[in-house]
Amino acid sequence: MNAPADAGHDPAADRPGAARIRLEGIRKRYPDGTEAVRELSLEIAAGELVVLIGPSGCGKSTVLRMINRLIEPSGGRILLGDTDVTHADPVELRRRIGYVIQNVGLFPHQTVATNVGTVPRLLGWPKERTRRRVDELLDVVGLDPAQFGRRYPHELSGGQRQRVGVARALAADPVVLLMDEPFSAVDPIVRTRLQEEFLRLQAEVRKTIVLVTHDLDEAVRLGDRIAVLSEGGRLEQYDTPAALLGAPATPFVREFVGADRGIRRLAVTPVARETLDPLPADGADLPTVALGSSAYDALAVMLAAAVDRVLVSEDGRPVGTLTRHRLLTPEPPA
Ligand SMILES: Nc1ncnc2c1ncn2[C@@H]1O[C@H](COP(=O)(O)OP(=O)(O)OP(=O)(O)O)[C@@H](O)[C@H]1O
Repeated sequence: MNAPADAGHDPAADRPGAARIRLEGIRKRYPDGTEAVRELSLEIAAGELVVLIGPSGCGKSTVLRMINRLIEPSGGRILLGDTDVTHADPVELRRRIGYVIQNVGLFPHQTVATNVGTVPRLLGWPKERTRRRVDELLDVVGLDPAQFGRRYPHELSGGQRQRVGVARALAADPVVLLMDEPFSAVDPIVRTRLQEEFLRLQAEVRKTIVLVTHDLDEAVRLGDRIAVLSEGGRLEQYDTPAALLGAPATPFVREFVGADRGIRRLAVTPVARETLDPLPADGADLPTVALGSSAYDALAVMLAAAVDRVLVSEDGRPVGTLTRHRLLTPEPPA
C-alpha cells in the first residue's frame, strides 16, 4: 500500500505505466441545479486501487466521470501526476485512461479482437503491433485468443464479456483505469472469481485504479483504500479497509459499514507480532497458523479444532501464541 504523497513535485507521482491522481476541490452542478458534488479533494497514489462507495445518488459516478471528463467539472482541478488535465483535450485524455462500465459497453457488431484493439487503432499503432497486443491482453484476462478473438460479444458469457471489457480498457497501457460497478452484472460466484482474477492482474500491471461499487465486501476485498462518500460527494472517511472497519470516523460511516464490520475486519487484519503471547511452556499440541495470515483464518482454525488459542509460526518456527480473546478484542482507535 502506498502512503499519499506530499504536495509539490514528487518523483513518485508517476510509476512506469501508472499516474497519481489528485482531485482538488472538484465540484459538479448539473444544469438543472442538482449539486451532485459540492466539493471533493482526494489524492490517489500511483499504482493504488481506490474504491468509491456510498449510498445511491451520492455522486460516485459523477466523480469517476469527471476524472476522464465524460462529465465536465463545474469547478476545482484534476491532476494526473503533476499535470493539470482539467482543461486538457478530453478525447486525448480518454486514450490514456481506461474505462470499464457495468454492462461493459462492447461494440456488438465487432469481434472480441476488434473490440480489444479499439484504442491502439485510434492511436494509429501498426496492425501487427495491435494484433500482438490484443492476443497478449486476451491471454492476460484468461481468454484464449485463438478461440475467443473471432467471436462476437453475444457469443460470450457475462463473465467473459467482463474480461473482454477489462482487456479493452488495458489495451493501450493506460496510466489510469476507471471502473464503474464493473462486476455487478454477473452472478455472485462469477463475481468472486472475477474479483480474484482482477487482483492478480492488478498485482501484475499496477495501474492507478478508481473503482465505484455499492458492495462493501467488494470494496474491502479489492481496495487498497476506500473513500466513503455521502450525499453531495462529501468525503466521510478515506482509509484502508482495516482502518475503516476498525475505527469508523463518523456516525455515517459506522452505520454504513454496519453491524457485521467486526467479522469483515477480521478478514483484512493480519495476525501481527504485537498481538502474540509467549509460547506455552508445556509445548502444548496446538494447531499452527503463519504470522501474517488473516485473523479470520486464525479464528476458523480455532473453531475447527475446538481450541481457544493457536501457535503462530514464522518461516516454519513457532514465535508465539494467539488467543481467541485477543483476536476478538478490537484494536483501540489510533
Ligand atoms: N445529468 C444529470 N442531470 C441532473 N442530475 C444528475 C445528472 N446525473 C446525475 N444527476 C444527479 O446527481 C446525483 C449524483 O448522481 P451519481 O450518478 O453521480 O450518483 P451515484 O452515487 O453514482 O449513484 P448510484 O449509486 O445510484 O449509481 C444524483 O442526485 C443524480 O440524480
